Amino acid sequence: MRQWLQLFSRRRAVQPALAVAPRLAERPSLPRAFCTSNHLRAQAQSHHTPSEVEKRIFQIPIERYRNFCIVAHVDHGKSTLSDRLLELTGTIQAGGNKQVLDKLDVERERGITVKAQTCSMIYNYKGDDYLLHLVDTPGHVDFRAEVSRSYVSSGGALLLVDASQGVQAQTVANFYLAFSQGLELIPVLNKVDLPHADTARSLEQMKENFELDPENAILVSAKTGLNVEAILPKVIENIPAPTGDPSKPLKLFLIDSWYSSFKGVVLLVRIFEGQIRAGDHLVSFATGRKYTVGEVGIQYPDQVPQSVLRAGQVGYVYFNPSMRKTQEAKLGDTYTKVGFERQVQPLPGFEEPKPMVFVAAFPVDQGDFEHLEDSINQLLLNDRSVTIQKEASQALGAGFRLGFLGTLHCSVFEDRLRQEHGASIIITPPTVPFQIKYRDGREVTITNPAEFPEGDHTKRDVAELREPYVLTTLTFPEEYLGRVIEICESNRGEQKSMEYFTATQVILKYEMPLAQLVDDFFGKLKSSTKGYATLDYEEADWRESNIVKLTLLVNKEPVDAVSRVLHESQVRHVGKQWVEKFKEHVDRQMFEVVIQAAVGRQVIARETIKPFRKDVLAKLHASDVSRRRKLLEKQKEGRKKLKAVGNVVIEHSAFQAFLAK
Ligand SMILES: Nc1nc2c(ncn2[C@@H]2O[C@H](COP(=O)(O)OP(=O)(O)OP(=O)(O)O)[C@@H](O)[C@H]2O)c(=O)[nH]1
Repeated sequence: MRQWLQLFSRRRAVQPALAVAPRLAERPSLPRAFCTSNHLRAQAQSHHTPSEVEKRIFQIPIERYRNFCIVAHVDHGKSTLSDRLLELTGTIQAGGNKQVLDKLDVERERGITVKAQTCSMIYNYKGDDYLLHLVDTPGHVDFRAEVSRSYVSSGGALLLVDASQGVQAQTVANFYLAFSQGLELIPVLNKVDLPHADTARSLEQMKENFELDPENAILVSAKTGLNVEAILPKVIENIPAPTGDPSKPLKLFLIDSWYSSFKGVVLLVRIFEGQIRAGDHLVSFATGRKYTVGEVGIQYPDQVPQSVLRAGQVGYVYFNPSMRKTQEAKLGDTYTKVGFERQVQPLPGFEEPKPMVFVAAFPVDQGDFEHLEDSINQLLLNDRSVTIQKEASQALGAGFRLGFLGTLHCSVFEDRLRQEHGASIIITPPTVPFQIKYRDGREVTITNPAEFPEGDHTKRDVAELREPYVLTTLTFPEEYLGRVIEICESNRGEQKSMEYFTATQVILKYEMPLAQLVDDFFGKLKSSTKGYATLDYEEADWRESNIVKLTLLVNKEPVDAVSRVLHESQVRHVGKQWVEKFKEHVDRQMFEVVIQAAVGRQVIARETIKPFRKDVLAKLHASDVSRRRKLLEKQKEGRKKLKAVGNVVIEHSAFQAFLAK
């Protein structure tokens, strides 16, 4: 699973639009936090009492605040190192690998960070207390928006590299992102306890790739705690403090929000100027709505209430009465106190990333529609990057079309839906958006095959069809080179460059359609490299393409939930696969069933299911009343699970099996 996830990383060019930070010293520190009501409780508890924490924080001037994050490739040890730092500062009690900041079930199970997490710490250095603010960011680039927001928010970062793996694709990608935002970087080499750790080579790579002096690198084992104490003094000495004036009118920036069933929407905020207390009246620049502050506090790692949050600090805010809808909390919004609107200049917000991978989800039993809707809405409260639209399929009934930032994002959401809500759902394979340029000048982006222009007349109106391309970066051992090139070429890839990272590690860059990438490209790559390849990608552009809509027909009736927009070159292969696979899952009927795959009126592939006669009741003796009744009831129950496509009755499970990967 871990290898699979490693392959499943993705890079998207999501640029934060927060163009504040004219100088590094003035850079806003905007870490992100995330909690769900049920998973909020971190396992470990702080050593310090809340009043002790508040008293100490109150004494710390802004010059002794430090906001930083950890930049690393997937699995290089960010969450483990965060645990050690929290222990070292007495924020949590020592002992075991807790992954305190990985709060979601899916994060703990998969061992990946999905949401950026934040925690304040108090660290005594040379007799003075410092208020540190750490963000553990996700390594997977599907969650790139989280990462960039964390980077924008910090004054510096630990550049963490696993000494047994060296610099990897994500280290490079995340380094450039952090570097471009002017973060002060502190090189840290982790996992030096591993017998196959190659410290010298990793340091050399850090120098070659990032021009970071090996002399400055800190060699640690986050797992055993070896030398971790050397990190925080460097953070204090090298990372600049945030700036801000507590006596100015309040300028509060909304970094993140999540939903608590007890207190409504919780806001994670960074105070740029001024200070905030319970009872203050705030106004949002984005919505104009007014709120009264109910409580303010810090994440330590649980919420610890404070009487005041001051300029330079990052903390949480609840309103009273509470904010009920997460949509009201617009990430990147600025708030000030009522009456000061004219004196405060709002900060530029964040650019929201656009979804690029879409699936449709239907409840197995239509009676569960409302439950599925509730489940999805519950998850959306804490992940607003997912888009949702109602969808109706003739075969599968009412459902939803969901949009995600990437395939991992999609698969994580699906897992969370199943884990947290036990929903039994049918999910269609992922698709990507397509652009249609009409002759009359209209340009439309479609995310649902049902919107694809059909019929010769409509097609005559179309001037151009376009699909999204991505630039992929593949890193793998040299011995798999031939096989990897073969896979890329057969997925309509165009080679852009090939270089050797080390004597045996190849870095290959290919441009390819995103549609190919979401079509189990990772799976194919993984199986042909014994799981050794890593893959990263970023959006390239939209290109003109010969795309068509392939439809599955059952006795001439289209099965809408199965139709797909794809490149002409794939039509025969996919069409043949479809009819063969669908045939396997459809029971015989009283009449002949013809299954076809077609593009418009052109049939690409065909299979036939011979008729079958079975009259169960006829075989029973007339006096066998109770068995007869039982059979009729069973049939009635069974009918609930049936779907009709034209006159053909199909078991729900047939769709499930057909649409399963
Ligand atoms: N031997 C050894 N293992 C480590 C060390 N640090 C972390 N690990 C292990 O490496 C694996 C990944 O660690 P995480 O802390 O989850 O990595 P991460 O970078 O947070 O992962 P993502 O959040 O998914 O990007 C876990 O199994 C850790 O126990 C170390 O110093 N030595």
